This record gives sequence, structure tokens and C-alpha cells, in this order.
Amino acid sequence: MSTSAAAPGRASADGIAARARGLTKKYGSGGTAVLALDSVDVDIARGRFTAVMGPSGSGKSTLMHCLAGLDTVSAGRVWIGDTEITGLRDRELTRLRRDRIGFMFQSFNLVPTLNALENITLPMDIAGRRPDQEWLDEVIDTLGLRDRLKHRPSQLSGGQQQRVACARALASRPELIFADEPTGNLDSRAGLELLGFLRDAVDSLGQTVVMVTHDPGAAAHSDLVLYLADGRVVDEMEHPTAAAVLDRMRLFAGSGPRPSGPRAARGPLDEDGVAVEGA
Ligand SMILES: Nc1ncnc2c1ncn2[C@@H]1O[C@H](COP(=O)(O)OP(=O)(O)OP(=O)(O)O)[C@@H](O)[C@H]1O
Repeated sequence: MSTSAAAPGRASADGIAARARGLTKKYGSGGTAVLALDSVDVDIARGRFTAVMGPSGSGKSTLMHCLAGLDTVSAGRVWIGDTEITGLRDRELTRLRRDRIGFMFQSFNLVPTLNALENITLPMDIAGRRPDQEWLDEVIDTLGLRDRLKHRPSQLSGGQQQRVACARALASRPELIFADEPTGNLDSRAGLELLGFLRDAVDSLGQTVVMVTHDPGAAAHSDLVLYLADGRVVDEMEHPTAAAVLDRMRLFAGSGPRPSGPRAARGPLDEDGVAVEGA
């Protein structure tokens, strides 16, 4: 199924932060091949908070990695803004990721020997870019990190470390922020705080956020939820509430919010990625 955070025709071209057409990703080959994404069409609207949900193994992380240029595609095309990233050379892709995308992962990936401020500005230091001080101050104050800037990660709580990771993703004012289960390692209070900051980043700072999550409560902070199942976008929900998200997940998964089945839930596929009957 084709779906969109802002379907073509509903938003102008410059209202789209990322776009995929016929995005297909197959891992492996022969009898053990897994079709992780099956001809996905998706538009991510600029200035919105989009959540990606679905059962374990449905292709959420693969979709995020392909949209962010962290993984190659097997077929189809992907754009960040107006730039088609499928077909870019490694060096161009690295530069594009560095200059236009911010990442937040479940593990914060902070450098232990650097203090919070140094961690926040590290990507820009590596790129040889000077931070926009006014923007940086706004991010630091929005995230409540002003009095923690000289602390090393080991001197910060988990929630504070995740806020540093969030500030690092925001600091260069990227076109797009991808967050993979950003609240996964946080207690519920710190998780809520972080989601509030991501919401603020969209509402007050005009950022675009795409977040993969299993948690209906987290998804309820977004503007739009995309549901993946078996490598396809099967539904979407505007203005989600936790209860409505949970209901919809039950419909698709036939179970609770965190299905625990094997990651490779599908059967073997043939050379063309088609399920082998009776396998
Ligand atoms: N590097 C890889 N090699 C082989 N198969 C992979 C690889 N990465 C992912 N897969 C498979 O692709 C499918 C989609 O994986 P993906 O990690 O995108 O799912 P997900 O929805 O993010 O799952 P989870 O919620 O468990 O993190 C799964 O069947 C997975 O086993």
C-alpha cells in the first residue's frame, strides 16, 4: 500500500522532508532471504512529528535506515528534500547525512571523555562548522542542559545523557531528525521529558522528526503514526492518542504493544523475494 505523512498533492514539494518510492530492501539471498521492505511509498512532511510503529521485524528500523541513507536499498528511490540519495556515492552520502540529518539512537553514543557541550558540538567540529551560537543556546535552554554542560556522560543521569544526545541531533539544525526508540533506555519520567522536548523541537523550533517506537504512549506525542506490517506501510493515523494507537496495533498484530516473535517473522523467499509456499 502507498501512504504518506503528506500525500503527493496535499503538500508542495518543499513541504516534504523525505520521500521514498517503491523502496524495497531484501537481506540475504536464496532460501534464507528476508524481504524487509516491500515496495514502500512514503512522504515525510516537513515540520511534523511522524512515528513509525509495527510488530517486531516489520521493517521499522530498516525503513528509517534507508530513508536516512544509512543502508543501501535493493530497489526503489529515496529523496531527502529534493536530493535523491539512492545512487549517491559514499562520500556524498556521508556529507549529506552529516549536514542535513540528525540521529538519535536508543544507546546514546556519547563520547565518555568529552563533556556535554563537547559532545553536543562534536558533529559540527568534525565537519569543521561553527555552531550558530543563538540556535545552540536555544537548544541547550529548551533541553534544560545549561548547568550540565561541563559534565561528562558518566556524571549525568540516563535522562540527561539522552537530552545531550537530543541536543547533539538538533545542534546543527538538521532538516530531519531520525530517532530509533529514543525512549527505550529511559525510565517513564525521563522518557516523557524527552518526548516533550522532541514535540517542542517540532512546535517551537520547526524541526522535522521521524521516530521509530513500540510504545503507544510515545507515539501519542506525534502528529501522525505510520503502521508497518511485513515490510509494507499498512495504515496511518493522524492526531493519535495512546488508546487509539493501542487499538490499531491490536488490529494489525493480534496482540499487545510489544510482540515478542522472532525478528524474521516471514517464511523463506525465492530469488525474487516472493514467499515460498508451504516452506
Ligand atoms: N542486517 C540484516 N541481515 C538480515 N536480515 C535483517 C537485517 N536487518 C534486519 N533484518 C531482517 O529484516 C526484517 C526487518 O527488520 P527491522 O529491524 O527493520 O524490523 P523492526 O520492525 O525495526 O523490528 P524491531 O521492532 O524488532 O526492532 C526482520 O525480519 C529482520 O530480521
